[in-house]
Amino acid sequence: MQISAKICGLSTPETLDAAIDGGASHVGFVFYAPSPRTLSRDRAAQLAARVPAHVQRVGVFVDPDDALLDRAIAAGHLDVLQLHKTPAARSAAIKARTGLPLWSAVAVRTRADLAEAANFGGVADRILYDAKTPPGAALPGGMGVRFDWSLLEGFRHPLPWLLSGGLDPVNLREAVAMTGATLVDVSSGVESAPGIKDVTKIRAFLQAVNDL
Ligand SMILES: O=C(O)c1ccccc1N[C@@H]1O[C@H](COP(=O)(O)O)[C@@H](O)[C@H]1O
Repeated sequence: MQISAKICGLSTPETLDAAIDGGASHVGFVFYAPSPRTLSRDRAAQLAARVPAHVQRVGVFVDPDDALLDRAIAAGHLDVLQLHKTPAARSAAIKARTGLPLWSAVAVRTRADLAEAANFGGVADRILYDAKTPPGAALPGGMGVRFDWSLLEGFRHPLPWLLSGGLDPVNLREAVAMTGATLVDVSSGVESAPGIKDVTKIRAFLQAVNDL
């Protein structure tokens, strides 16, 4: 089975190039001010221009308003919108307005959390299963937190999906074996510090994907 990878939270040309050269199918640009990975419009435009046509640019948002979406889509030439903490009705409005594919994040800690995925039927193009971050955490994602992957074993997915939350070059094989994911997403696991991507770790993660 061919496994694809998204490297998220890229903010420099060097680390973006490492993701592209290593074979990432998707690169993620964060548009959320509290995140250490958030991009200015100028930086987003600079990075977007380096991305070849076979790699998709994913914009990461937390319940964004229309003005932010418009600025980010224009600057980052986004192909996909990844929405965290964005209710299904608002997501539907965003999809109607932008016409772009949506990935809706479902934050998982317990089996009951998986039921939320069904709310995005007819709205999301993919569900992004991510770990629920602790109460009071600064961010709803991008904190290197993983969930119990066995929760996805035997789960009847209502939509296409991808796996994220605490992945890294070492645990990737176990995560894919347990969940059957064919698309994986990493941010913290390829960083040397929050918001600082590491070229060596990006290469190691993508090599691990290729070795599966
Ligand atoms: O990366 C961020 O700063 C971020 C901010 C707000 C929402 C989501 C964010 N990142 C996404 O979180 C998951 C998991 O990341 P990690 O590998 O556990 O660090 C991933 O989909 C990122 O795109």
